[in-house]
Amino acid sequence: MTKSNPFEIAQKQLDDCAKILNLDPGVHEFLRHPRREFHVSIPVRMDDGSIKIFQGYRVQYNDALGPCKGGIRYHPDETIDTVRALAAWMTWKTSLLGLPLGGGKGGVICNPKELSTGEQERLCRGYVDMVWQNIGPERDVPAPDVYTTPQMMAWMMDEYSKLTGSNNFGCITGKPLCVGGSCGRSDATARGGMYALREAARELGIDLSRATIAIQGYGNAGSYAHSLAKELFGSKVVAVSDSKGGAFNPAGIEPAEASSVKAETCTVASIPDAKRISNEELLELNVDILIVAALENVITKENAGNIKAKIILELANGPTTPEADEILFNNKVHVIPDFLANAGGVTVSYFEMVQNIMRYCWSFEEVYQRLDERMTMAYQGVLAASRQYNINMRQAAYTVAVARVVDAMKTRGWV
Ligand SMILES: NC(=O)C1=CN([C@@H]2O[C@H](COP(=O)(O)OP(=O)(O)OC[C@H]3O[C@@H](n4cnc5c(N)ncnc54)[C@H](O)[C@@H]3O)[C@@H](O)[C@H]2O)C=CC1
Ligand SMILES: O=C(O)CCC(=O)C(=O)O
Repeated sequence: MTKSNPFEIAQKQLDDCAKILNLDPGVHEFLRHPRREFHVSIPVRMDDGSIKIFQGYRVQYNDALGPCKGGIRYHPDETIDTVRALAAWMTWKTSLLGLPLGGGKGGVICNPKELSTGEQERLCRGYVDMVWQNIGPERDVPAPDVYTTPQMMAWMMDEYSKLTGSNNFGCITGKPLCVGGSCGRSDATARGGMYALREAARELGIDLSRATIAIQGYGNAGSYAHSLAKELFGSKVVAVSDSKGGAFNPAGIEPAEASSVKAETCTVASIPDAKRISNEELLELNVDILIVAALENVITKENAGNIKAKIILELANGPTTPEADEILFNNKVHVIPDFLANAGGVTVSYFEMVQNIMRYCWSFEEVYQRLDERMTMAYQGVLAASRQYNINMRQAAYTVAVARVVDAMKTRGWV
C-alpha cells in the first residue's frame, strides 16, 4: 500500500469545501497553496565534535486572520508536504475557533530520541537562528508538536530573546510555567478534545460514565486523554498504544499504571495483565469511542469499514483519509474532525500569547472555562453546519473555517 501524501489530502478536502461554498476559482486556487515557506539547513555541533546538518522547514500557510500560529515537529520521516498539510490545517483550526491568528507549521527531519540533551538544545537554538527574522509575536508564533517539548520551547524563546535583545516571551508558546507558560497548556489538546467529546456524546445519547475507549498514541495528547476521560467522565479506557505497539485489557487500564510502565520500559505495550495488540488491531476494537492521537493516515479505506466505535475523536492531525471519511459517514460513525477535536492546544497557546503580551497570569480555572466556552461553541457551530448542508462533520468544519478566512482576505483586499 502506498502512503498517502498529507498535503494532497489537505488539498482534496479543501476542493470538496470549495464546491459546497461555490468558491471563486481564483480564491480557491490561492487557498490551495502556502503563502510563504522557508527551507533551512541547520549545522549542529554533535557531542563527538563532528558537525551534522539537519533540514528544517517553516511554512506560513495563510495569515489573513492574524499572525501565523502552529507547532514544530521533530520526526525522522518529516517532509515538506507534511508540514504544508499541517500548516493548512492550522489555518482552518484557528479560524474555526475564532482566534485572531493564521496558520503555520514547522518541522525538522531528525530523531530526537537519538540526540543528547546538549545536541537537542543546539538544534533548537540553530533552528531559531535560521528563522528568527521571519517569526515573532506579530508574524508567526511556533509551539510544540510531535517529539518537541516545553523545554525545547524555552530554549527557542531564549534564543529569539537573545537575538532580538529583549525578553520576548510571546514569540513562542507551550513554554514551561516559570518562563511565561500558561496554566493548562500541557493538557489543553486532550482537555479541549474532552469538551468536544462531551458535546458529541450528549448529542448521540451516549453515557460517558459507562463508555469504553481505545486510545492510539501515548504522548502529550493521548496520555492526557486517558487521565482526563477518567477524571472528567469516569469512562473506562480498555486499550492504549504507542509507536512500539499496544495493550488491551477489557477490565480497564489505569492512567497511572500506563504512565509508569511507559516511563520504565519506553512503551505502554508491556503493561502487565494486558494482551499485546498491534496499532491496527486497536483501531478495530469493539469500543464506544476511538481516540486517535498519533500520526496521519491511520484510518484508511482498508480499515474504515471495520471500525466499531460510535465516535472517533481525532486528536491527531490528519488521521483519516478522504475515502475512509466517506465510509465512516455512510456507517454513521460520528467523527469529531482533527482541526476541531485537537484545537484545545492552539486555543490555550493563544491564551498564553495574550497573557505574555498583557503580563497577565490566569488561573487554571479561568483557562479551563475559556477553553470550554470556545470548544463548545465551535463544536455546536460545526454540528449545525453539518445538519444544514447534510454533510459530514469534517466538511462542515471546513465550510465554517474557510468562509471566515475568505471573508478576511476579501475585506483586506487580497482577492
Ligand atoms: N501537542 C499538541 O499540543 C498538539 C498535538 N496535536 C497532534 O496530536 C498528535 C500527537 O502529538 P503529541 O501527543 O503532541 O506528540 P508526542 O510526541 O507527545 O507523542 C506522540 C505519540 O505518538 C506515538 N506514535 C508515534 N508513531 C506512532 C505510530 N506509528 N503508531 C502509534 N503511535 C505512534 C508515540 O509513541 C507517542 O506516544 C499529532 O498528530 C500532533 O500533530 C494536535 C494539536 C496539538
Ligand atoms: O499550540 C499551538 O500553537 C499549535 C499546536 C499545533 O501544532 C496543532 O494544533 O497542531
